Amino acid sequence: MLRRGALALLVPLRRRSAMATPPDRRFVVELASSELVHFYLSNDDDNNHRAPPRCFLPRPGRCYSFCLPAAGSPRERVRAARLHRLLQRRLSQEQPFGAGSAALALLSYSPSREAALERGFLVQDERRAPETERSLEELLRHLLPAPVHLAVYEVAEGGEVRCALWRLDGAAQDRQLVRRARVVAEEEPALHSACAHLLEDAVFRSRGAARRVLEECTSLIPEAKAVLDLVDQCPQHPKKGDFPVIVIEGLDATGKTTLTQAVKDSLNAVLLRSPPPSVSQWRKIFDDEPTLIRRAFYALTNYILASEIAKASSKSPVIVDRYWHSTAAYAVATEISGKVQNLPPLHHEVYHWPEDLLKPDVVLLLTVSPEERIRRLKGRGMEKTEEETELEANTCFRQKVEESYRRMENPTCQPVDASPSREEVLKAVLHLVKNQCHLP
Ligand SMILES: Nc1ncnc2c1ncn2[C@@H]1O[C@H](COP(=O)(O)OP(=O)(O)O)[C@@H](O)[C@H]1O
Ligand SMILES: Nc1ccn([C@@H]2O[C@H](COP(=O)(O)OP(=O)(O)O)[C@@H](O)[C@H]2O)c(=O)n1
Repeated sequence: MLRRGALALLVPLRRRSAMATPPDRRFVVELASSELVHFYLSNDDDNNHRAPPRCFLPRPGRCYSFCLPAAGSPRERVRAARLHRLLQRRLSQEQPFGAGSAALALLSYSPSREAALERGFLVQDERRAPETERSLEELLRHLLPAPVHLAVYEVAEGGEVRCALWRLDGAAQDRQLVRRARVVAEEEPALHSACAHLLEDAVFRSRGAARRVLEECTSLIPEAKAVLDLVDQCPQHPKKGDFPVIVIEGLDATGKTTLTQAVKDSLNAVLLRSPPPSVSQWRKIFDDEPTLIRRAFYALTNYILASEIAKASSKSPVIVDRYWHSTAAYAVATEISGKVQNLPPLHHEVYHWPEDLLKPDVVLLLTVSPEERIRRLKGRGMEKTEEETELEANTCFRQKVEESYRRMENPTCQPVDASPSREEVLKAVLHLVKNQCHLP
């Protein structure tokens, strides 16, 4: 079973080299508590006395880890992301390792240089069953390009964590020991290891950047072509009309639908939503894809929405249910594991509005307490998306989305307390809008 927060481990997989993990490779795994554990593999002859990492291995269990090769070009990144997704599914849905085993995603990074981030998995086997290792090897030989590096971890006498790094070649059963190492704790880097890669992998800050990702998907996902066709019909730099454009943001069930409808009626405005109806038929398909593809889709839908905003705002005020800030905030929160403290710092580029996207006049962020939000979610009784179920289950994730919204700049998201009655929230919002926009 693949579950957030299980214990398990990883080792990087290098495509061409038979060499061991470079000494500056570091690993980070997220535990059930949302704590991140950082560690590295220390050569046996290193004379350091660092402690083993916390909560690493169940006793008398065993852990395994592996990584996918790092990808460079958009084409390689699309393929690697889909392969990662496939592995994730196989590890979670098919439960190849039986009861007592669990897996979770793990990152491998280098603190000293801008080496590519490698994504992998940690698999924990509480039972130390020989079938676990056999099934895992089979899966890796089948799905990953050879040679694959597989790390096997055990607790040695005295509480040390030992790792044996194996190289699996193409042929079945062919496996060579690359090295043995001690597993030691590493300090947390100042910036989360995924921060440096957010702009390539999840937060696309131009139409071109998102477009390049979907272009590489057209042979794999036919709907990607349909989305690109729609985007290409939109002007490159649509101009906002003279009427105000007001965006409402917030977590699911904070009252966006209710409020935007009421503002529409009060101001005689046009109500638009992101993603717009012209693409929402493909949403389920892209929601099922890995982050890279899913976020590129949502990024592009904002450009389609922008051309609708441009047209509508020449005739009347426009109220918009979600826009760019949702795309960026959810992308950052999903990519950055662990707690809210791990988010990219204030003023990081991920919080900047894309230069080529039509800007609204005002962006309001609806906030309600977690308890009230869950009450509203239950009251609505609608089926929740996988992401929203995760939000509910994972307070950290919810905090990361909301804090990312709060860090957005130019335009900022102005928080509005949406806990009072519908009428009071509407009144507060109309007051803000009238103060900040010229209404005819
Ligand atoms: N100010 C409010 N007070 C109480 N309930 C509200 C308020 N605003 C919205 N709701 C209710 O909360 C639920 C979620 O609201 P909705 O507008 O659908 O949120 P969103 O569009 O942000 O997901 C709905 O059942 C709605 O009737
Ligand atoms: N502009 C947008 C709109 C939605 N989204 C994604 O869509 C999800 C929320 O959409 P939704 O339709 O469930 O939102 P509600 O309006 O129902 O609250 C978020 O989890 C985001 O992943 C986005 O990335 N960018």
